[in-house]
Amino acid sequence: MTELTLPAPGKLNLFLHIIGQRPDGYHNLQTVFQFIDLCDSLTFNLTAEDRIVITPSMNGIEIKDNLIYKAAVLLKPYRKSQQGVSVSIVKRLPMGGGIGGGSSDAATTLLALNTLWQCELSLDELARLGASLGADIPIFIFGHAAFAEGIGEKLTKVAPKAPYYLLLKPNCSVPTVQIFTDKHLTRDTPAIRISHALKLGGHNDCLEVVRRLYPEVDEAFLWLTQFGDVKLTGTGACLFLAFDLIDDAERVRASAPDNWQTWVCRGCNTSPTHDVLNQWIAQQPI
Ligand SMILES: C[C@@](CO)(OP(=O)(O)O)[C@H](O)COP(=O)(O)OP(=O)(O)OC[C@H]1O[C@@H](n2ccc(N)nc2=O)[C@H](O)[C@@H]1O
Ligand SMILES: Nc1ncnc2c1ncn2[C@@H]1O[C@H](COP(=O)(O)OP(=O)(O)O)[C@@H](O)[C@H]1O
Repeated sequence: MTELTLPAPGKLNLFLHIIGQRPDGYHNLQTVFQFIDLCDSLTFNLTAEDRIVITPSMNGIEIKDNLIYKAAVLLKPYRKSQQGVSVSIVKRLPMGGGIGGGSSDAATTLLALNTLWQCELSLDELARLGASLGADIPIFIFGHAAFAEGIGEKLTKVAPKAPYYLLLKPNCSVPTVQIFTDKHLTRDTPAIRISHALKLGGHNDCLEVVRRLYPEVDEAFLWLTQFGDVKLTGTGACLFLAFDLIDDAERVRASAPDNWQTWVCRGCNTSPTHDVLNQWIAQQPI
């Protein structure tokens, strides 16, 4: 039986500028995406029966709402056979954290099934399919750290410094839509050039709104500020802080109050999904 296990990494928005709003309500962004080596793990097994099965079930998510299921359904018309798939998942990425776990699971599913079902779609075609499920999916299909524009689909490769990060999730989840519909959100940050972004970075326009709506984020932000330049990823709730040395990151982590989930991870400019998939493809008999 054909089995493929792939990681689905989280992402950080090193900064996130909102430069306008489209007539359909979506916001035009400028952001730099970088992956982290904190990953979900997805194992795919093809099945004779034409069904999509996901185990274990995820807290509060019906199978038809699971982005893994939705991604598999999107690819079905391109299959070369009528085989189904069984997906087992080890979930490590917190939900509603702004690190894109659901989007990454969906992108990993598209990449895995494109290979296992021999759909032969290009990365651009997969990214377009993925974008119909979520604005964050194309970056995980692209597979390289990127300066992103539009709603996150216009991607230009970049290679920012890849430090260690202390990642902290306050005791709350932030729905993306709540932040994007807040009337206090700054939506008119002037557009910058990529060279400016790489040299000077930027800020996150969602930070002030998220701190005001979620006192848990505000409290964690103020605590972390004593150790450096704290950033919010996406629309939150996760905060992160960069360190050159892993020991320094671990020291701050060890002093964090127990009610916050914390991780020390490393920034990656290439996606671990693509690294592992390419190795797997290279090992298959011709
Ligand atoms: C803000 C970002 C930055 O990376 O990340 P997260 O904090 O969600 O991880 C993303 O653009 C989020 O992408 P994603 O989480 O896939 O969002 P989607 O499901 O496409 O959209 C959820 C809702 O957010 C709003 N939305 C999303 C993206 C965008 N550029 N403008 C928007 O206004 C829309 O109201 C949409 O209905
Ligand atoms: N496989 C999945 N993993 C995580 N979340 C999922 C998944 N499928 C659907 N979802 C839904 O997507 C929402 C956003 O998830 P996620 O991408 O992890 O957060 P964020 O967009 O804040 O980074 C979750 O709250 C959940 O309801």
